[in-house]
Amino acid sequence: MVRKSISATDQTRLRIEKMEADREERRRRQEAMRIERAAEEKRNVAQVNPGDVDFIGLVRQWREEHSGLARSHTEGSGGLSEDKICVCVRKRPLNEKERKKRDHDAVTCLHPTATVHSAKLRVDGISKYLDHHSFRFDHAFDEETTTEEVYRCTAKPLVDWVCGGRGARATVFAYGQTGSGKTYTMGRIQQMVAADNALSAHPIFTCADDIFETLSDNTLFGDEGCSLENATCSIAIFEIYGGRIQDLLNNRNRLKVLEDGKGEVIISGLEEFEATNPKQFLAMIEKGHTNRTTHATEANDVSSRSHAICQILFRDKNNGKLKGKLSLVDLAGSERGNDTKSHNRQRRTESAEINTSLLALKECIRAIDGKSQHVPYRQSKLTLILKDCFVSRNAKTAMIATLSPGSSSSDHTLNTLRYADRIKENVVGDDFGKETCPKKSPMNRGQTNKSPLKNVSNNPPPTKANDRFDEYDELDQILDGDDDNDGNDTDDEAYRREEFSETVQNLYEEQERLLNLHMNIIHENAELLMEENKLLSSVQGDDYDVDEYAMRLSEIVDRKTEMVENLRERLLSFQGQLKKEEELSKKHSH
Ligand SMILES: Nc1ncnc2c1ncn2[C@@H]1O[C@H](COP(=O)(O)OP(=O)(O)OP(=O)(O)O)[C@@H](O)[C@H]1O
Repeated sequence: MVRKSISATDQTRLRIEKMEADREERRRRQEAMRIERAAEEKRNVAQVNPGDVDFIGLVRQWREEHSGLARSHTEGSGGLSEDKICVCVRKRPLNEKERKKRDHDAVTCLHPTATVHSAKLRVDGISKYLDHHSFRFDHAFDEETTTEEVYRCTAKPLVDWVCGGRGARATVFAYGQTGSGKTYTMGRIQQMVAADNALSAHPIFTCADDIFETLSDNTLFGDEGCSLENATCSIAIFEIYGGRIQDLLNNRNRLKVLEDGKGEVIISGLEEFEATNPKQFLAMIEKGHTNRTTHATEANDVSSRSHAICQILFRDKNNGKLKGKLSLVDLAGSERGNDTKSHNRQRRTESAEINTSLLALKECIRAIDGKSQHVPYRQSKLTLILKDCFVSRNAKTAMIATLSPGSSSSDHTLNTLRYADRIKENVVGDDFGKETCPKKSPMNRGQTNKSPLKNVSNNPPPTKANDRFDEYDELDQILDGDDDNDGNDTDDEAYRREEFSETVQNLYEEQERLLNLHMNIIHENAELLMEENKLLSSVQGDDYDVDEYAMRLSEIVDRKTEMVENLRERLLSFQGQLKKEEELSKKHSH
């Protein structure tokens, strides 16, 4: 057979035809992908998750691959019955604001693991991939978990513990970013009353019912335990805000925290109100939450700027001795510690204080294991008030870290997870969480997994680990106010931060002294004014002693001069402190 040779012209023509066919095929594939993407986007919107369709797809694929790892909350549930501390996370659903911003859901809770999926772009600016950061806790509650379930695993064992009497103490903390659901989980009644059906699902409500149910059964804990026959149940609610402690059930009266000679912490002036049934209990809680200091932020219309502490105290009916105490602590938004460079002094100082207290809280909870010689509870008012929760052998603690699911909150969510992770890593005993933290789990504590699940462009997947979170101790920087996140926190900067925090504490103390003095002077002045009035009336009568009048008036004028001088001196000292804070904050921002 004669092979017909193909001419150079034909070869070129064939190559062109092949290229055209390939191009056509590529176009066809791209068009099919575009249509599929649009349809997927439509489906995502229908499922109220309208963010970046590629990232949503990557997250979905990851979930499908890992869904088998989720366990039931009844398996290895926390360990609060035997252990001193239980650390959990709770993710809330995406909300309307996040959907409007086209934020996608970037957090997965597969009990006991919580994972943040950070959306990344390769240097080519087209290829998308995810970094997965996984952490294991005693419980990881997803957005579908009911509040009853959260309550059952966290606060319920503590209610039983304190009702057991013998001076038992327990504390439940809600920690997390503004708008992540702390108050929802811990008891913001003012929001809950608006949604009737939510009332029964709220932990505080469950807690109220539960407490009285528990108390009404006097067979539960024997003679030493609390029952309605031998114990009273009273409530005190206060907040720590801007260096002040304010009684939320008593006209926001200012309170003082003192440590007596025996090391007992006393909140002087705090009113306790007795409740004899759940209704009274709830009415007080509602009042306390209505009085709390809040303001609107982008993430939350009613963001809490304070740490709110609700104490439920069980006292012996005969002698008033404390049989048990449960503290429910709704902490201020953790990211608020980032505002130390704000132009607004109030924001700045508020931020420095939140910072100091959250760092102190972390250190104190880490010291709960009892092996630590030093519990730094004096570092902040919050930790001083909660001293017995850290130092008492008879105390248990639950921490619920709340998570916003939106991808735009990923950095804050990671900080929250790292904070919670740090708390647990030190305090668990050898046996703790054996069930919940299997050693061979494919997702180990705090693990970062950078493998791309799907490369949505056709570029090769990234191979180089570039996750800056692994490279430095981000948490402390964020909490300490290093909001540029560059990871280069120098000793100098740490020193400056400490200096700023100290200045703010001094400012608050100076302010406290000035306000106290001012208040005392107003009271004394009012009394002197009444006396002057009487003196003047008597000197205008028929029978008067001018010498006595002049002598007393001279004493009054001297006293008033002394008071004004004292006040001026205090005021100057306070103004000096204000100046110092201002100068320091300017130095920091340069
Ligand atoms: N698990 C949840 N399920 C449904 N909605 C939730 C959940 N958690 C929080 N939310 C809603 O999210 C919003 C913010 O919650 P919340 O006020 O509790 O946040 P927060 O963390 O206390 O914020 P802040 O620190 O600013 O006070 C509220 O509207 C709340 O109802």
